[in-house]
This record gives sequence, C-alpha cells and structure tokens, in this order.
Amino acid sequence: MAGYRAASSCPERTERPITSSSGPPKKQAKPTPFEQVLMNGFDAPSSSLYHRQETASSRQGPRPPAVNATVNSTTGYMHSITAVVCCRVMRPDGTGRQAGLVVAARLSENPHVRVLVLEAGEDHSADPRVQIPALYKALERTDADWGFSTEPQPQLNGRKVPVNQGKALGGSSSINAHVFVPPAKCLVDAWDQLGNPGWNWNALRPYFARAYTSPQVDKSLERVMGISEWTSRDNETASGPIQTSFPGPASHPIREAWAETFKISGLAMAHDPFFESSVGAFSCLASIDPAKKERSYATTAYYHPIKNRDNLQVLTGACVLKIDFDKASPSVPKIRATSVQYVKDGEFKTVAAAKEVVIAAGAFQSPKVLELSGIGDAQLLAKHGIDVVQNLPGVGENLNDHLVTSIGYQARDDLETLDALARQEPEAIGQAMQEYQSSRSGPLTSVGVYTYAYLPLPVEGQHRLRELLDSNRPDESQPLARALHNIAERMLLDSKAPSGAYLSLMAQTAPPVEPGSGSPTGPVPGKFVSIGAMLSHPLSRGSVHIQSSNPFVDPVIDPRYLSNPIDEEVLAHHLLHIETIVASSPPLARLLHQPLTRRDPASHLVDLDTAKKYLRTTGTSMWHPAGSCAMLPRELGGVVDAKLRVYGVENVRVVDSSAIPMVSTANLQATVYAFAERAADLIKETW
Ligand SMILES: Cc1cc2nc3c(=O)[nH]c(=O)nc-3n(C[C@H](O)[C@H](O)[C@H](O)COP(=O)(O)OP(=O)(O)OC[C@H]3O[C@@H](n4cnc5c(N)ncnc54)[C@H](O)[C@@H]3O)c2cc1C
Repeated sequence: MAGYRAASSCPERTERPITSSSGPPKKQAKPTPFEQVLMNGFDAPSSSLYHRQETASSRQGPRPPAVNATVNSTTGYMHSITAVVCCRVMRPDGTGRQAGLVVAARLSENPHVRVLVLEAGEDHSADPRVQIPALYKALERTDADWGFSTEPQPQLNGRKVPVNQGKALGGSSSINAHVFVPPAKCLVDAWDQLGNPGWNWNALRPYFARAYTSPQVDKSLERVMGISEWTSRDNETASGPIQTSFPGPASHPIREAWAETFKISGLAMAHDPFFESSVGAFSCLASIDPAKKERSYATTAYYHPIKNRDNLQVLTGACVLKIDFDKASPSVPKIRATSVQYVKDGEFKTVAAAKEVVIAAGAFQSPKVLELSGIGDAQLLAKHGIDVVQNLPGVGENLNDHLVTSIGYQARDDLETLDALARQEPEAIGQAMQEYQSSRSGPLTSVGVYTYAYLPLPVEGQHRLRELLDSNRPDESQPLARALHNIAERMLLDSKAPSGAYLSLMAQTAPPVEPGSGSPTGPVPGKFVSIGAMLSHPLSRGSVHIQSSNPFVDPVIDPRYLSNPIDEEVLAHHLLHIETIVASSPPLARLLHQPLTRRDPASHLVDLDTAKKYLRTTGTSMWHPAGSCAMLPRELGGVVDAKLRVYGVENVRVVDSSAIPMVSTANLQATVYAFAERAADLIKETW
C-alpha cells in the first residue's frame, strides 16, 4: 500500500486521506429506533421517486476506511482446501452485493466448495429503514450508500446526477425501491444477437422463476387488481427465495383505471410479464414479503437461511483493493488470479484464491477492481502507474443507465396517496406508524408504485425516428455502436417491442428545479398522481474509470445521458404520450382533478420541443447502471465471455449488473437475480 499517492496529490473532488475520514458528516449511520426514523429520518417516497438535486452540501462520498498500518497477512482461509475454493469478491469492498450473495448461496450448496464473500459495507438488515418499504429514501447518503454522483452531463444542462449504490450486505438490493419487474423478451434476445450464445429469453426465463416467489391472489380481487385478463401466471413455477407481493392496497383504483386505460388502445399485457414479457400495461410486483410487509432482498432471502453453512464465510466491512496474478509464462499459459487483497478493521490482508475469484462490485466498482488489479485499458493504467496484467480496453466502457422523468397531476380529493407523508406531516406520520406497527398495513407498506406499462414508440414519432436512425448510423470503425444501433432500429420500429417503461406513483415527485424557473422546489399541498417514463433501451454509452491508483478514491462516472440524439427523441415522444393518455383516457383521467392541474407548470408539454426541454431540466438516473464490464465478444469491447470469464484470465469472472451488456427494459433487480442464478449454474458446470 505504500505506493498509493498521498491525498494532496489527487483531485480534490474525491481524494481523501486514507488515514482518516473526511468530507461532510453523513446522516447518522447507526440504525435509529423505529419512532426516531419516522419522525426524523423519514424522507417520503414522493419526494423521491427521483433524486434530490445535487448540491455542494449534499455531496458526501463514502468514508474511506481508517488505515493506519500496513499489514500483509494471509488469512489462510482459502488455503489447503480439498476441492475447490471460490474466493468470491462480491465487489472490492465486500461480497454482500445483490448478485454476489446469489452466487455465494448457490455455489456453497456444494459442501466441497468453500466460498468467501468480501463486502465493503455492513449488514444493515436490522435497520428499520431497510426493512420498512416506504423508508428506503431515508438510506440515501448514509453509511449504507456509496453516495456517488456523475460528472456534469452536458445534455442535462450540465447537471451532476446523483447515482446511489448500496454499500451493505446485499448491495443495492438493501436500499432499492422494491419494484420487481422483468425485462422484455426482445431485450434479452438482443444479448444473444450481440454475440453471447445462449443468453436469450428462453434460457433466462427459468432463472427468474428460481429467484422469486410469485404471490397468490384471491380470484375475487383479480379484476380490481387489473390482472383478471392474464391468460397465464408464473405461480406454478416461481418459488424462489425472494418474496414478492402486489404492493399497497389491493383495491387501489389506480390498478383498474390503469389497466382499462391501456386496454382501450390495445395495450393490455395479455399475461404475467414474467411469463412472456412484451408490450402492455400491468400491475407490478414489489420485493416486499406479503406476510411481514418487509423488504425481501439478497441478505434476508439468499444469505440468512444459509448463514450457518460451514463452507461459507462472509466478511463485512472488508474492502477489496485488488487481485494479484501469476502472469502468463511458457509454463503458465494463461494469467491466473492467486490472491485478493482487502482491508478490514484498518488492516491490510491477503486471501489466497485456490479456485476462482468472482467480482460482483456492481456497475460502478467492478471496473474499478479490475483496473486497480491491472486489467483494463493499457494507456489508462499506465497513466496511473499500474502494471498492466491484461490490456482490455472495454473495462469501464459501455456504461448504460435508464434516464427517467415524471409529470405530477393533481388527484381527486378522495384518492389515497402518500403526499402527506412526503410533506412529513406529523399527524400522517403518526397514523402511518401506528398502522404499520399494529397491523402491518397502511402507507408504510409500499413506496406507492403499483402499475407499469411497457410501450412501443408512439406512431407519430416513427417518421422522424427513421430519419434520425439513418443519419446517425455508426460506421464500421465502431462495431459495438453499430451492432447496438441495428438492434435498436429493429426494436424501435417494432410495435411489439417496448422502448419506454411507464409507471404510476401515488404521490408527487420533486425533480430538480432550475433557479428562477417558477417551478416548485419542494413538496406542495394537495394530492398527486405522478406518471413517469424511462428510456428502456438507451443507445447512449458512457464510462466509469478510476482516477487514481488509490483504491479509496471514487471512480469517475460519466453515463453521457442522451448523448445519442435518438435517445432524446424517443424519450421525449414517450413524455408527450403521457400527456395524451392522461388527457384523453377517461379511466385514468377520472382519478384526476379536472381541469388537469400539473404540480409543475413546466411539465405542461405541448410539443416535442417542450418535452425535450423538460427532459433536460428534470431527467435523472433511475439507478440502473449496467454494462461496464460487458459480456460481449472481445472484438466488440467485451470484458467477459458468455461464461462470464474475464478475457485472457483463467479464473476471474464478473457476475453482476456490470456484465449485463444492455440494461433491462425497466428496473434491473429481477434481471440481476436471474442473471446471477444462471451464472452460478455456469460456474458449477465447469467445476
Ligand atoms: C436507490 C436505488 C433504488 C433502486 N430501485 C430499484 C427498484 O425499485 N427496482 C429494481 O429492480 N432495481 C432498483 N435498483 C437497482 C438494483 O437494486 C440494482 O440494479 C442491483 O441491486 C445491482 O446489483 P449488483 O449486484 O450489480 O450490484 P450491487 O447490488 O450494487 O452490489 C455491489 C456490492 O459490491 C460492494 N462493493 C463495491 N466495491 C467493493 C469493494 N471494493 N470491496 C468489497 N465490496 C465492494 C458494494 O458495497 C455492494 O454491496 C435501485 C438501485 C438503487 C441504488
């Protein structure tokens, strides 16, 4: 560790001394008592579907571990194992992330395999903010969150966008918003078309069923829940560890109104979207245990039931620094990982990797672990004085994420919404707390997102889009961009393929506000239904790279949102479509105050230009970064092959959202669970 640069020589933005924590203090890290959380730490879902605006005072990076000593010990845990040792590095700071725990749980089913998980964060499963669904926003910028932000985004008026990532056992699944939705079939099939044989919908579908349990629904409720016309459901097969439910009150009128509204335009989802997802509207699931009304996630569902296995060790507060390798030589044909360096409790340690290292540090930090270990673009590594183990320029590239924004409409007075909680009204909080404590009911049982729709590009956008597709076709010098463009072209012009994912939220949201614009800056009086649209399959590609060889420095995250003009055009059309649906469709419009009243006057969209302007002002991350260690052919910039093995290295894999080459159609967690489940099978096959 002596080689790390002194703090003062590194950029001010993220560089911190490695001997002490710096930067503004975070919110209290210790779980607060239930009442205190509600009264003091509650940041209601509405304020909140999307992030707060980045401000100087809100920027708090992860606290670096206090490192005073240079210790290089070998734990011995991975030594002299009889059969296989999988040192699973669930990310450099630990192994508790979402995908990592799935793989650890599945691999350790074999008693002859010993698995070590290293997770930088702690186990927060007893924290009420993790358990109680509506409190997820209170975890932002706490010790359970890495608290990253992007570089300024030119297409978003130069804004830095907050991009949270869970720093906890269970990773982002411990702080996420619970929405549990599958990708569309065409999206998963596109992974195969990009050169990943066998990664298609038919192969992946059984792994969703292995990951989650589909809830039973009383027949008499199916109509009001908007699912009575599903010809098939995933109940028969889906019985995995993650418990799911239809969140919120079963008979909330938004469900039926939403289903009816889209049915009128021929866009009802004909079946359970986990069965065969295409286009249409549906009532969505949440990863909330239907009996306990608590978060069900990687830690509680995959790890807790097996935590006493003799062959599984999980270390929290263990931040991975780098992987050590035996370089290739005439006697060693391929580079081989030999050990992993990490820091825990201020001590540097090394653990031998007898079999494999599985990196699962998430889309922002798996590239960081590889680069710090000497795997990445040779020029970048040389710039930071890191010895090149494998020149792999795709590491940290191809970052893609969902951009989202929403429009808030004033609701009818009798509609149940979460706005009073969003405003932190003491009476509403007291009542919600009482309901939750006494009967596990009421507004704290969900985040207020009950319905989704996967929709194709509205017809009126198709002509202009064809022109844009032609004029922005990448040439042959950009093979990955060209391949993605060809896939997008097929999907965007196909009425059976979604390009936008819509959701309803029973509360107002507080998107970023431009000074002097006249838009409200915080929660306003009244009840609201917000309708959001996210860009399902972005073409814009960004990057995430180290900016120093010091492992305690944040990576530079630049998603380059909307840098491809096709993305802006597509999402602007979907935003306009929200206005069309709401204005012209009685089932949904009947739930809203008439004449329609928008929370923010700037969201009154009249044409494509106003929609684009609103998007640039308010667009933000939906927290679904993917693709930065992409599973792709090496000549397309791939980092791992279709068995998730890092190119040129014998025994290192990446299994997490970073390996997913194109982000899911909507929220990512269900896809990550299925991806990790399949990865575990692929790993087992080779042992
Ligand atoms: C605020 C928020 C809300 C979200 N809401 C939803 C939602 O409602 N529905 C949905 O489907 N998806 C949602 N997501 C996205 C979803 O949770 C993620 O896509 C998914 O959890 C990613 O899993 P992963 O395994 O790739 O990475 P992660 O779950 O982020 O795991 C990475 C892990 O690696 C650890 N780590 C990193 N570096 C190191 C290191 N050097 N050493 C040791 N450990 C390290 C991290 O601490 C973390 O635990 C949300 C995400 C966030 C952040």
